[in-house]
Amino acid sequence: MPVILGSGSAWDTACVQLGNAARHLGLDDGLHELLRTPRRAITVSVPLLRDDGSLMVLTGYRVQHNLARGPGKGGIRFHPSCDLDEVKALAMWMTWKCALMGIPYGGAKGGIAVEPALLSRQERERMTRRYAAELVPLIGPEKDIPAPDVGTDEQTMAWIMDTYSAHTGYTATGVVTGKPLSIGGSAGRAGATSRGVQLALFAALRQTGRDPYDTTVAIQGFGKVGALAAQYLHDAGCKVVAVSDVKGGVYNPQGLNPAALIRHLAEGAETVVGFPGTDTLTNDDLLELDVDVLVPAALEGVITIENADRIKAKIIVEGANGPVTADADRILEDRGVMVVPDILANGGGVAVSYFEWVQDMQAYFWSEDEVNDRLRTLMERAYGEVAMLATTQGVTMRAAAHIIGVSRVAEAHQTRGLYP
Ligand SMILES: NC(=O)c1ccc[n+]([C@@H]2O[C@H](COP(=O)([O-])OP(=O)(O)OC[C@H]3O[C@@H](n4cnc5c(N)ncnc54)[C@H](O)[C@@H]3O)[C@@H](O)[C@H]2O)c1
Repeated sequence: MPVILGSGSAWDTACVQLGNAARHLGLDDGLHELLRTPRRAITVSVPLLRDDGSLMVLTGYRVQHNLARGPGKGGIRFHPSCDLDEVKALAMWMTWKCALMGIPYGGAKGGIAVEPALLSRQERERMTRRYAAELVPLIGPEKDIPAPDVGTDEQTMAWIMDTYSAHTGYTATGVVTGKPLSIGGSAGRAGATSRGVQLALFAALRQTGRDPYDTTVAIQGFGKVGALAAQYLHDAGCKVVAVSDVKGGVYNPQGLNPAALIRHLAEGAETVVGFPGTDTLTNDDLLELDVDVLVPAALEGVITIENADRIKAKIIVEGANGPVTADADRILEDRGVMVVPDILANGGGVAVSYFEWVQDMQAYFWSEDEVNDRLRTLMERAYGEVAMLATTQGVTMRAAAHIIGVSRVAEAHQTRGLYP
């Protein structure tokens, strides 16, 4: 059979994954096209007054991919390579992820093409508020609920919440999730994605009969997701031998101490590179390390047709969204590498975002134990459904996850019917 090579872009990968699920489900061409097409995609200009008095005009995006099952949900990314196609792909993945996790949301995503590290805190605040103001007609607790993603954090969410509330004239805590606790954030949200990654990884170890205490892990990306995933996995007995950030990685075959690395960064270090007692390695080297489990937790498209043959990990748990391109996926499948897909593995973030929104809407807050228990229930249910379908249908975990997510959204469309 001829191999059809995709472009390797996030959008291309997302469309291939949808196409495979649509084919498996026997969806007709019209419904397939409806599921592929973003419901709304908006580009906004974000003029920013720099601290030196100059004016810079940035470009921002928000895509609501699908709203059939509920309000849009998805992060906001500040990164120089952010563009409309990337945001469309990330929004589509959110649609399937929410459906797979059993959360009553559609999928959305947003971002600004900018390097936030080059802006002062005041500049970041002005940029965020202007971007949020442009989105006011589109977002809201019942319309579309942003959250943090690459390059954004709790403070970013606080500025968006405040800007939105100033425009509407009342405090609307439910307009964003991933907020600080002082303004309606949820206990357990900060570590939720990483905790979900740990739960998915442990489920995969159980499924493949591996002992966590005899498992080595490499993690690409030491940000909100990667750093706490490293810590939780270390605390649970795995040996985290390598982690990296945009500047490079560190390696110690005896195991790293993630808590010490997190402290090192909190005390002002700009990168994990150079941490005492470690060897330096590149991000490319990290991906190809001889470890049991690889957790990509940085950006999409890092495992491609170029390096998929050289991946030595037996299990890949996708902390990041879209780290494996569609072509690389086929190579990994042929080589018997188990991939726990993004829409399952990092679904803990949106699960606890949903819990945060539920708490905000009820103005009644839960304990961290309650949040973590409910997170575990959702993750284990979703993992079980995916593993069961993968086994019974003889498909990959990725295919199974997409089949479940896409079928639930397709069913919502068919049940609602088409207006007018
Ligand atoms: N934050 C969440 O709750 C959440 C939820 C689900 C999925 N995700 C996904 O997880 C991934 C990471 O998100 P995050 O919130 O941790 O972002 P973050 O900005 O907190 O951290 C990103 C990390 O990746 C590193 N990085 C950036 N560019 C890189 C490159 N070219 N090569 C190697 N490393 C690079 C950064 O230095 C940093 O360590 C993204 O794919 C995001 O969409 C995040």
